[in-house]
Amino acid sequence: MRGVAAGPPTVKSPSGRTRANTWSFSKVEDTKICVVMVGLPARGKSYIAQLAQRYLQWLSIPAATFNVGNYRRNDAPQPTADFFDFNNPEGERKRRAAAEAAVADMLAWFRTGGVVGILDATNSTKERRKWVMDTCTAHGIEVLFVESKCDDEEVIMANIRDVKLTSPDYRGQDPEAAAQDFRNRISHYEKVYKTINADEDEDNYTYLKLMNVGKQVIINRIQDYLQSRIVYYLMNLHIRPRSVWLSRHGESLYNLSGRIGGDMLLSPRGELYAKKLPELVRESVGDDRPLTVWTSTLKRTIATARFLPPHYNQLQWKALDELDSGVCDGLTYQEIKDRYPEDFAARDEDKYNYRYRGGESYRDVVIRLEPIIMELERSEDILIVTHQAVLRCIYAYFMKKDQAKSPWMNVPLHTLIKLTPRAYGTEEVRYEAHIPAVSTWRGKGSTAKHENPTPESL
Ligand SMILES: O=P(O)(O)OC[C@H]1O[C@@](CO)(OP(=O)(O)O)[C@@H](O)[C@@H]1O
Repeated sequence: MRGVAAGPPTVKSPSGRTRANTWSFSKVEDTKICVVMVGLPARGKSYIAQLAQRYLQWLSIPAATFNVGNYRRNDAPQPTADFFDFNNPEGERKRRAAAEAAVADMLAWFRTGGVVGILDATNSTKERRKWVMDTCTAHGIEVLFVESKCDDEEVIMANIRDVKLTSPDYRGQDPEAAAQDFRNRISHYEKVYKTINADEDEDNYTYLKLMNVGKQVIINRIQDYLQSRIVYYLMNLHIRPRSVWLSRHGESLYNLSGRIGGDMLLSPRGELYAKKLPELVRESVGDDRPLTVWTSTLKRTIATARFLPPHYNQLQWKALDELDSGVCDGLTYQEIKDRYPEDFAARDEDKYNYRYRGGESYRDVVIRLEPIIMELERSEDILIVTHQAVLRCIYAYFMKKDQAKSPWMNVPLHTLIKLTPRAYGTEEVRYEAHIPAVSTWRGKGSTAKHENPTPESL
């Protein structure tokens, strides 16, 4: 089955060299939001916080997480469960001090230009939430509570096993004893935990409640654009196991001649890759897992995906088209340097922000990829066949790559990349087709048609 997905409008610059605009969050610098995580231990709060931070940073929105547990560990590195008994005054005092230290650091960070601060803690009582609310409000910071509720025993047990037993709180301890202690800790929290309650005095709070991540959501009093973007992103998350496969198209005729852009077909070696791709995919995905394939609307990606099994759904996205190189489309890097020497230098100076005359910057590409990321988060197994610049941007999202460095990353042709999101980061496996192809990587200042990537670009 094939179709064309509606994409967002392509961002075009007026003629002439311009820096990319900071995007649709034009008033983002004026907004300060504290995202306050709420929920019992082992409900995926840190996972959600980490994803929200990654998403925002990918969009160049200054975001940071303040994990109260890390502050508490300074004072109580490996406490047993009774530390978390709410009748233990010493534990209460230290936990309160840790929360105060985290909030103080967060406020200081907001003063240096921070936009979204994520307070990662249980914030399980109304008193604690009121204190955070009052403190933030007094500093002109909006508060968005994000409560994660989960009654799926399997998910809770997996969280206890995978996350908590690798936590510094239990380092070096017997895993069984650690799991038992952690369960005892959870029961202490259960005694005082109050869900955010709209019927009572928390009705005026802005909040998002997530039930079993992705199954059910409740939203209350979302106030502005940035809040709604965060909420929309979090609503689309799920925790079902899945992977994302990424591949560039097979070597194209322009790749061979060192020309950029265009809409060329594959070279003979590119054709070989297209024929080999189903086998690589089968090796990595297996035979019976359903897979959806996304390509760009350009010939070279469609040709690369055309031998994949017909029962895979295939969808073409305009948003996956290669970075638009405007007036430089179809030129070699040497021709660009000869015709537009200032542009050539400016691009090397700031490759992420440089926008081709009449074309796009990497920053522009990230903006148009946002719906793709949103759809990826909602989906299960997806294979994306796309282009060098687009793949760099998607890879940067999953692997948390620094945006300034990502445009210089080497993404070899004829290689399938498998990314699997895990609780604390994304796992990567690469499958090489062993079909030779030219290198399209280019170092700063170089006009070589084909250059070997340096070790730092890998
Ligand atoms: O940002 P740089 O490093 O120039 O790379 C992007 C370029 O990659 C290329 C190959 O050199 O993409 P593609 O994979 O679609 O062939 C060019 O078409 C595109 O302009």
